[in-house]
Amino acid sequence: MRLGPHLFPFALRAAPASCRSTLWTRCLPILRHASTAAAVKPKETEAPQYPTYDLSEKDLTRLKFQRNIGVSAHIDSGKTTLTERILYYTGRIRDIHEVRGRDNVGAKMDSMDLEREKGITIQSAATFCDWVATDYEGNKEKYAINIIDTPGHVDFTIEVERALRVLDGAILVLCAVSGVQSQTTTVDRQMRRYNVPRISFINKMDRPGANPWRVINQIRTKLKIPAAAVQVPIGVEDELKGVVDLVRWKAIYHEGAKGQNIVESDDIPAEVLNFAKEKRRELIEQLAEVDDEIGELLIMDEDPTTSQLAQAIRRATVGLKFSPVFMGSAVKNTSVQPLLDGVCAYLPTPSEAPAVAHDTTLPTSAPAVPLVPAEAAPMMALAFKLEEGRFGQLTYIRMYQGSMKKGQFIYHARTGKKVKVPRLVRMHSNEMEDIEEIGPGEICAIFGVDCASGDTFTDGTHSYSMTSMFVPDPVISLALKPVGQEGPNFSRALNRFKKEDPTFRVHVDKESKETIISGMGELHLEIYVERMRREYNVDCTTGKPRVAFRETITQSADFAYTHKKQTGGAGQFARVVGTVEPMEFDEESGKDIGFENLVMGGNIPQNYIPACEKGFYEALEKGTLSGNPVCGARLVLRDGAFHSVDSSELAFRLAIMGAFREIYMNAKPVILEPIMTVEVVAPSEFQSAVIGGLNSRRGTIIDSEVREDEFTAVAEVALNDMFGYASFLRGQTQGKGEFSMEYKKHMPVMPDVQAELHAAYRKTMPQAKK
Ligand SMILES: Nc1nc2c(ncn2[C@@H]2O[C@H](COP(=O)(O)OP(=O)(O)OP(=O)(O)O)[C@@H](O)[C@H]2O)c(=O)[nH]1
Repeated sequence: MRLGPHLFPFALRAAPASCRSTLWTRCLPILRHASTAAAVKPKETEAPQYPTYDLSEKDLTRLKFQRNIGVSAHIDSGKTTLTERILYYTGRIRDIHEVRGRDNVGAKMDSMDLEREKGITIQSAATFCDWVATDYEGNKEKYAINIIDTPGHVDFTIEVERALRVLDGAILVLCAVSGVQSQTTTVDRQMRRYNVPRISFINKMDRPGANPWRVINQIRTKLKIPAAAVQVPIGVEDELKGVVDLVRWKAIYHEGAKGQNIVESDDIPAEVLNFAKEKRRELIEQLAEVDDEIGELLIMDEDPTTSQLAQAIRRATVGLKFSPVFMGSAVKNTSVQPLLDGVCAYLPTPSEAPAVAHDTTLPTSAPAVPLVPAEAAPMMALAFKLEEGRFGQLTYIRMYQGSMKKGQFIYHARTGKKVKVPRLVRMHSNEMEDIEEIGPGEICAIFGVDCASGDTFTDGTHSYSMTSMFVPDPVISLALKPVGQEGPNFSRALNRFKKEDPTFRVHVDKESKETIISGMGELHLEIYVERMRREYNVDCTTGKPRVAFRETITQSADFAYTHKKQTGGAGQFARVVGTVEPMEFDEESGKDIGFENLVMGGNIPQNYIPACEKGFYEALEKGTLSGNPVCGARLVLRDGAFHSVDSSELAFRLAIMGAFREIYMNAKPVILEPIMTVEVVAPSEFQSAVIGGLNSRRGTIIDSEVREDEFTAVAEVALNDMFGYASFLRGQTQGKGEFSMEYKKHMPVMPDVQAELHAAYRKTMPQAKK
């Protein structure tokens, strides 16, 4: 029996008939991977038969009306404002409060004081609500929706990463004026990484210059996903009254002080009638590109029925082939309810978003185990977010299979520890609601269970584990020192932040003995320093921010190195022979460093090989050119020698480290620096000043767009040249310009900068190689 394919029929069998083809599409890459692994390694074809679980009638009914969604977008697109409306219309909150509103209450999902003061989202917040959705036939059904509102600033990108890891669908919010912006592209990439289908919402349709059609074009060309409007606006800018639903062919208006009353009409206003017909045609044509049924109807010149159209939109969206586009204005309370109907109509149920686990008793090349959100299946849950609270650690989890009860014992897949679930809650931003039990496909939180972000919990009956989320490397660091004596709160705070946020790193520099914190940007680190002051009463002074330089090698270098210490006491002997060579980033493993053992005939006994590998990774921690970590390198160990008495793991580890240091300069190392994509939006009159400012920072302009009265410039600039840019831009544009930046890649620094960094490192490290 072949490896991969035999595992999938039961997942397909378990799924409702309507989503089998989608499941198949989404499982295909896993299947392909599995069958390749099987083809390459014929010996491993005897994979165990995993028990199969069918979805019961009860499961199917519950899952049909369940949605787990995220709200993600570029900074300030209106995610929190939109979520506030969603919570209001679903009856979750009694009133609407604005982000930075005059009532000083702030939006529900921005519960941290710092978020309310700065008017930005820093942490993702989870909530849930019920929505009675109207379907394409006008029927009403109640849906349970779990929502995670995520930050837009790239400094807090891990929050988006962890949310998208566990969500089944998302609303991608775009600004009707600015369109696809730099972080829209980042969020798009993150959605693709976790195969998250999305519907798009073009917000801020009330703004002067709003142009949804330009934005849709950008979704198609810049994000490269077929998209079409499922609505057209009635009225423009501050005259926006409602939308025409192109699927149900109804005009939808909002009445009441907060747009809470929906009024539907079959009369499409004359001023938009022809335009709406044209856009409905465009929707059908776009769908025909990705859906066979609509494609065939188009060829036969037949108009799809409402039901055919709605089902095709759902199929294509869930199948990650299409994004239906909604539009409205969150702040003006226009067209949020139809978007909620769209969430229920077009985003997947938990059973349509297949998840997989790996059997930890099998090699990593073994096929993945598909998970089925059946209550009868053994429990599997993923911890995706941690928070230290008044009652101990609060762990947000996504249930993938089975159910969990308060008081139940669960197993930590990584450590094998058995723990009791003392308290089970559903989160509503910073408030919580105690519950007794939670079923598959749900999101909840547990108290008092120690674990890390990305850990798996099981019921102990199997050894499956799920993959964690992608964690980007930090790009910036600074030295941190408490004012006065260092008390226990200093390390307590740092330990907590480090545990909660995998992109926040802390280490003590071996030479300077300074505490160094690293993260995703200046704002990221600034927020933690401020939180130390507010939450832990620890005032800190910080050093100048430094970018996270790296080193890499540009050519291969051979080594033949003997580590020998035979003076007094136990001796040490190890000889290693091999090559260090440049390595490209491997998309599949997510790594750009590697170790390969080609030693034959036991010249180095097998039990010393892991020590060699460890020695190599240790040597990579600090390159001798500038003291920064080395990336993009592989060590191939070809030969060596050992001594029956004096050889040890330590001797081989030191031998590899010595060998690496000895030949490092022969591999022609270079220093790399982070290059950022910088996007500036400012009124048109400042265009030349802004471009000049970016050029003076050695930036390369890669895109620019001029709209009615504002422009966007996108440039690639070294992070090292971006310090102080925020106040520089404020000065250049009378405070009217805004910018965002995100990490793009590491590139070699200019030779003079390399020489400078090398000289500075040699001064601090007299033993550094010249
Ligand atoms: N004109 C207009 N302004 C809006 C609309 N929606 C939100 N805003 C404003 O845009 C600003 C940003 O809104 P937020 O809801 O904080 O945006 P966000 O995307 O959650 O922000 P971050 O999470 O910090 O990236 C606020 O000043 C809102 O009042 C809208 O529909 N029209």
